[in-house]
Amino acid sequence: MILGCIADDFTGATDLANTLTRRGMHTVQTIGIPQGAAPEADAVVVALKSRTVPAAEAVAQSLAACRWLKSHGARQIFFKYCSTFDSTDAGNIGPVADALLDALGAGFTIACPAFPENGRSIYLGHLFVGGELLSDSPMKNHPLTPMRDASLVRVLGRQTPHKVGLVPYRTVKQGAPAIAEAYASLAAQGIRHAIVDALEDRDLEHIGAASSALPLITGGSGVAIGLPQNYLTARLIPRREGAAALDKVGGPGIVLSGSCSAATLGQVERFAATHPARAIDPAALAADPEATVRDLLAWATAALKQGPALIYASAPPDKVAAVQAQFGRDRAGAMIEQAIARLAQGLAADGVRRFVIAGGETSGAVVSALKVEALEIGPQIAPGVPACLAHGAPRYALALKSGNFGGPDFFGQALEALA
Ligand SMILES: Nc1ncnc2c1ncn2[C@@H]1O[C@H](COP(=O)(O)OP(=O)(O)O)[C@@H](O)[C@H]1O
Ligand SMILES: O=C(O)[C@@H](O)C(=O)COP(=O)(O)O
Repeated sequence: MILGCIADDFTGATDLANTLTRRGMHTVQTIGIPQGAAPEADAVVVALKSRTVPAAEAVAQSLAACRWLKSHGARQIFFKYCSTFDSTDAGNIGPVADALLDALGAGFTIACPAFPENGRSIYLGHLFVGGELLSDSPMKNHPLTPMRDASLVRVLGRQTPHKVGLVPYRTVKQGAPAIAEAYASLAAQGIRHAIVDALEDRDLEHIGAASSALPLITGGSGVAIGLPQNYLTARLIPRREGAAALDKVGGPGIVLSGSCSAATLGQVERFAATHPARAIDPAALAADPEATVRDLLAWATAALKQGPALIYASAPPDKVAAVQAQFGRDRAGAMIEQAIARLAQGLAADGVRRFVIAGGETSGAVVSALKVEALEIGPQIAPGVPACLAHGAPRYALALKSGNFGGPDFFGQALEALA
């Protein structure tokens, strides 16, 4: 292993693994720290569910993953978080990045969540989603991590006691040597984290080249596009093709959605117009979780005899706010995640092997419940979302979709890609 990655959620992990695979690194995603032998791969992405847990827990899990990756040969560590910088003032991006820097004996890193292909760009430290500032985008209403400040220098500044600086676009556009010089100059001023502007993939390639000597890189999957070339140039990895086709998995396919992101809401509406679909009622779930899950399972078992089906908790911001007011934000989120995870277990026991899961936290709950240990990364279904095949038995085919990724027909496309 050359590159060791720590991802703060499961969809984010497959997003990063997809980028590295497409750029010619053989990449395996593990669900948590592997218990057995390390996978044979150029890059290993350890998927954690640490984005919204208390900061101290996120730090402990990330440090354990870092120790494991280093002890299995990783020369560089990549901390992957969301391209919309999903976090709260309590963390977890700042605390985890600080702890990883300390563990690696390093004093400087970058923070670059840009992902131009999916509309995330950074200019003068401000994160844009499509044509809007992050704080004006639908991310302002995220159920767990509402993002209401687009200045990443400020947002990260609230999560770390250390100085946060900026590598502005006028430097980035000059290319790798100028960017590397900016890193050195910021580090000499005692700045520990630098937000790096990026508008397009070419910028990310320059940033990747400038970051070859950093022990720790932090960001979205976009900033990883420039890294494989560093390892190729240093002859640390062989030249490889992108993703190979995965073994096909037959049988019924289900979509389970716990994401309330704008893209998912459109995908739910589109799929439900032409397929059997059933909403999860949070009030019924709170009143009697056993009976609610049982009813949903019975419905799904019948529906799947006719073809693919959808079960979703996804709801627009006003409905999510009402549910949170009644049950509390974290309790509502956990209750719905657990229900979807138990549905997945029940469906798997009934022979379902193809799962399309919408939502990062939701994917974490489902993949853990299915006791998946590692994922092979296949061809891309939509930018940031690859087809995946679980190692071991049973061989589940999975698409783990970040809330904001995929076009309106994503669910149908994903079921087909996994079939
Ligand atoms: N109707 C709802 N009301 C309140 N919370 C919900 C509802 N539906 C889903 N959730 C919760 O919202 C969170 C969505 O997060 P996640 O799965 O990461 O999606 P995304 O990828 O869009 O961020 C989960 O914790 C989920 O359980
Ligand atoms: O970087 C991204 O946007 C994604 O890879 C990601 O982290 C997904 O998070 P969710 O939107 O919570 O699925």
